[in-house]
Amino acid sequence: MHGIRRRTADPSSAGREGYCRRVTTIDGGWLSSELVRPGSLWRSIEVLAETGSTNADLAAAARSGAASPGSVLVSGYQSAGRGRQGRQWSAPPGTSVAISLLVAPHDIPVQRWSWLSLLAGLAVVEGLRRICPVDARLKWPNDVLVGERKLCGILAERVETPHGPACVVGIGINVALGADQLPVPTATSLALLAPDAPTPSATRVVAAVLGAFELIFAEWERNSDDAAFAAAYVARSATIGRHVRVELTGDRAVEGVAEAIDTDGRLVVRTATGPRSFSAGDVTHLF
Ligand SMILES: O=C(O)CCCC[C@@H]1SC[C@@H]2NC(=O)N[C@@H]21
Repeated sequence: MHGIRRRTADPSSAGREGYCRRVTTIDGGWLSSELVRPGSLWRSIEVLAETGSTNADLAAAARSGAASPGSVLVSGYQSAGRGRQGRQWSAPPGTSVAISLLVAPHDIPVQRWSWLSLLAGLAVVEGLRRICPVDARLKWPNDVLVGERKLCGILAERVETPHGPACVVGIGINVALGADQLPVPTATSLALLAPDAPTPSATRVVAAVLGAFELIFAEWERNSDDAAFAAAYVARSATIGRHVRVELTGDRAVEGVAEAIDTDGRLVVRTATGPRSFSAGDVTHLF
């Protein structure tokens, strides 16, 4: 993967609907013209060669009012990438892509917002399927796996902005990591998964994921039938039907068979004592 470059905007485009504050290019690709257009979800895309954490940066900008919904921040390297449950998310420079999106669903009750991170997982699966030959699936809640190896992690964080609540959805995708660069042995990358195919550029990966997210998010805003999203999720799930262990806070864990995703996006597990629903937790696929 080549480096990420940043250029300043064409001043003649300033002030327009869908104006991209920075004309962004990764690997020579032009994200702005593809994705930031009048009427689209995306209002600005900024690309940083490196940063601490794109989620932290975008959340800070949202809190101060400097970033509005539809803002996207992309980086090729994070020195303090955040993972779920306080973990770190790291990859060597230029081998992965970090994408953070700021969204504030219109007129959607906040209890439905738990779907946002699951929708992001769906968008990654759909987007990647369009550009590379990998069978990506979702490990509940929103890890993207190929086989049992993790290709992408997602961290959604709620943020209070001067205009109300919003959500930063962070997506980290392992693009070009070699076997000796994996942060953990259970990770993988697009390059490792399809060694005989050209590894998609960061530009293609970002464009594919943002394009898929925009479609899925628009459908979800329009359609409050979360059973349909649960069905779409199950169709791409690596978890449903598996024997799982769900780690809860306080060293507690529950085992059983993952049976369903309910309309709140919770995982329903059949345990020895009956069905239980989980809205959070770390899942291990046992067999
Ligand atoms: O699997 C996980 O633990 C979630 C990882 C989320 C990583 C992404 S990379 C873009 C965004 N910025 C961050 O600091 N974290 C998320």
